[in-house]
Amino acid sequence: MDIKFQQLEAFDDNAKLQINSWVIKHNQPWAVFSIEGDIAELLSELLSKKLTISAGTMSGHPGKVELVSLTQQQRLLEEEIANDDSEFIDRIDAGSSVYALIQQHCDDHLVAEHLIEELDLHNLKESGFRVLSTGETRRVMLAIALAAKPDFLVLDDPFTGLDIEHRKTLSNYLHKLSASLPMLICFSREEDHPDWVDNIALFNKGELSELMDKSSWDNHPVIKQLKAQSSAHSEEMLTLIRRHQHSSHFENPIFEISNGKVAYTDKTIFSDLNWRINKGQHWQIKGPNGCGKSTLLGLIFGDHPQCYSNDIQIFGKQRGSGETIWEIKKNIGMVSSSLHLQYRVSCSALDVILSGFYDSIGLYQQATAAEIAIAHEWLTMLHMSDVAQTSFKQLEYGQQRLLLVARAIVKQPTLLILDEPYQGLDYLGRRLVKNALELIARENLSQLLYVSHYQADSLKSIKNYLEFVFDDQSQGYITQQDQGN
Ligand SMILES: Nc1ncnc2c1ncn2[C@@H]1O[C@H](COP(=O)(O)OP(=O)(O)OP(=O)(O)O)[C@@H](O)[C@H]1O
Repeated sequence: MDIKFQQLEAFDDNAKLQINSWVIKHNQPWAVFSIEGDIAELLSELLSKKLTISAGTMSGHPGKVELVSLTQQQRLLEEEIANDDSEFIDRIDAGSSVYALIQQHCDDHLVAEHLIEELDLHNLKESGFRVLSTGETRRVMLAIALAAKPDFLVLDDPFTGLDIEHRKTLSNYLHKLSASLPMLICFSREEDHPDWVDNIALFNKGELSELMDKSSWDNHPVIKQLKAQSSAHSEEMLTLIRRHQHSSHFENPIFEISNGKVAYTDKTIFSDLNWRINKGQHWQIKGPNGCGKSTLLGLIFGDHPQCYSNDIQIFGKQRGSGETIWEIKKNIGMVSSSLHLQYRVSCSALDVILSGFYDSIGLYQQATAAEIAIAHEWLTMLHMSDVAQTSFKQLEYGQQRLLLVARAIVKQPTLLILDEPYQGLDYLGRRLVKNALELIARENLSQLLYVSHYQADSLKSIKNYLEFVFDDQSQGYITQQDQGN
């Protein structure tokens, strides 16, 4: 049955949605772009009749609506952490197994097996949800949503975090599914938008501004405007960074790992890793989902348990030679999904940025007047001054991520570690951060260690690549290096 919106205005406690006129036909998937603001959750709530309608109408019955989003993913991970049984089982609790989670939503064994095959989860069936990599987690979230046999699917950036191969196979799978399952797919990247979705709805701050087909969208002036707008903002960001620059000096190497290896009881992730980062070098780390990119960054940052069983030198010190974790962390700024997950405190947006000066999760020290002034400048630049005192937990996932990027950059660390930094950012936010990173790298304001699965995210100033490739002999990953400078 078609769903029709006419002159609709709907709201919840935090946001408002306005749709003048829109018809969603049963077998017609839609791509949804939002220039500013998260739209997927709002649309899903509207379709599930959870928003208050203050004007206009919505006709038709979407039935059971399932949403797959980074916010949902964060919620499930938080639930899994809340159920942590480490104290009782005397080992780290990896959380519910992938298979158990899918089964919880599905009484049909065959459907569960089918989803596991289609979403390439076979080798992860028994893995605990909490230890999965980002891309693995995203595929499991989709499997859980489909296991519930929805009548309508809302997907928020379903390809983000997936490697190139998995993006392709997921696109084919969704294409097949779209013949029988109505779906709205929200994108923050034009390059993710597959050819088989020909209908586009463009939103801005919760208001539907235009409906069009793919060819009109490809030449739409909004894309050009956004690019120009974000470049101007990034210049502002760089001026701010330059103004508060300070420098710390280290001899080579900044970081070195010899014969690096990470293994768990059931598998080796990578081995034979010999890698050195010299002063002034920026690196991009590449490889498929689950190859160990975040694990390696965890070894550098010092929060991976196997960082002491590896031969690591960092900032001139041998790891394990009596240095404190704080001595290391004060020279590193980090953005990653695991940090985002750890940031579960309810401090204000302003305090999140300030916490970057103290490397803390939440703020427990009195910040100086100068630090507070810098943090306010960041909020202004991110257009978030009006939420300065809002609790981090109440903000949209994308706004949270922008704050974490600012938190990492604010103290101008020697090493800036960016593990898929754009996840959850809207179009404008992503371009803003990308341009700023490009400028930081070009001017050597920090050394970048950068992970992204998208070719379009490549930074011109990064000339060094560490790539993980699967090795049949060890049944784990080894690395190749391509050094431009
Ligand atoms: N405690 C653990 N026990 C078993 N396997 C684990 C554990 N912790 C992590 N893993 C596995 O280690 C692998 C590497 O994870 P990592 O997050 O480093 O991958 P990644 O390269 O960053 O992937 P992605 O591109 O999806 O972000 C994953 O397959 C993950 O399931």
